[in-house]
Amino acid sequence: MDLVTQNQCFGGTQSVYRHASAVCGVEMTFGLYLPPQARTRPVPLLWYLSGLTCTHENAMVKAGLQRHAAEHGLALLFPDTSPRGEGVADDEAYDLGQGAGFYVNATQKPWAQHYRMYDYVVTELPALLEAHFPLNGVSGITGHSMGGHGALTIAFRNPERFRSVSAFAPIVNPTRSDWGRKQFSAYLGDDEAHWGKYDACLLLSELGWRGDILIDQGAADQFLGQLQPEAMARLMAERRQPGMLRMQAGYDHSYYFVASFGEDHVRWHAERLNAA
Ligand SMILES: N[C@@H](CCC(=O)N[C@@H](CS)C(=O)NCC(=O)O)C(=O)O
Repeated sequence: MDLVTQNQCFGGTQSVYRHASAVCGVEMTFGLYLPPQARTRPVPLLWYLSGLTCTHENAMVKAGLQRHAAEHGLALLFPDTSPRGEGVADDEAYDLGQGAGFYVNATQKPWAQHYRMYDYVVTELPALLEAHFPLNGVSGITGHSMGGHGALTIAFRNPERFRSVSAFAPIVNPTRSDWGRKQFSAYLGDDEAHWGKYDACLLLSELGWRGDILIDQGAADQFLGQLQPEAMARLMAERRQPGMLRMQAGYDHSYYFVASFGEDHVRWHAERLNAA
């Protein structure tokens, strides 16, 4: 693993690392923030999965989460959103291919060779992080948009790995959305029977979630038609699922929205991850 950059930040360190990923078959880059508390003890980790067109860098530089993580003693992880490179399949559309991995394991050509973001996040990265950094093995997960979809689906399927889950403007029902149907058809094939394990609403119906859920959604989000928060709201009400889905008046889909509610999310995860 190579250290690419390292900067002091709110008394901790914001680093960027590059490593050879066996799962994705290419070099992958991630950002890791270690709070000041990590100098004296292992700390919990909050994963942040980013949305369409993002690299590891967008949230790291725009969401302003480090200040809150330093206050609460949480590490932050910012993975990339897809494999990248010249030898990696891509598409000219912004919502397919590089920058748009959708946190699935692709099964279809030409994607299957490298697009294995589900296994990368669930299996490969946790092992790498636990081996190299002062983390105490307790993790929560959040994300924005496509990354909110990743956070919800990965948490629901891996409750033993993630104790807490939240999301900013997540795609909650991708099997019924233009942000989902196109990509699942490309990555997973046209048989929709293989899509459900990557759909937060279908997974919550099937598996439930033992904790509570925090979702913030801008009421002026330009992508509400694709995000469909009403599907998750209906389901949470039907299932009497503990949690909060907050429609935030006036906020759009941008990182100004994420930054505005980042403090709430970090505190919310810290309360659950720091609990004995
Ligand atoms: N660029 C796309 C939208 C992509 C987009 O809004 N991406 C969000 C996540 S879904 C994002 O975080 N973009 C990067 C940024 O704002 O830094 C479009 O023109 O329709």
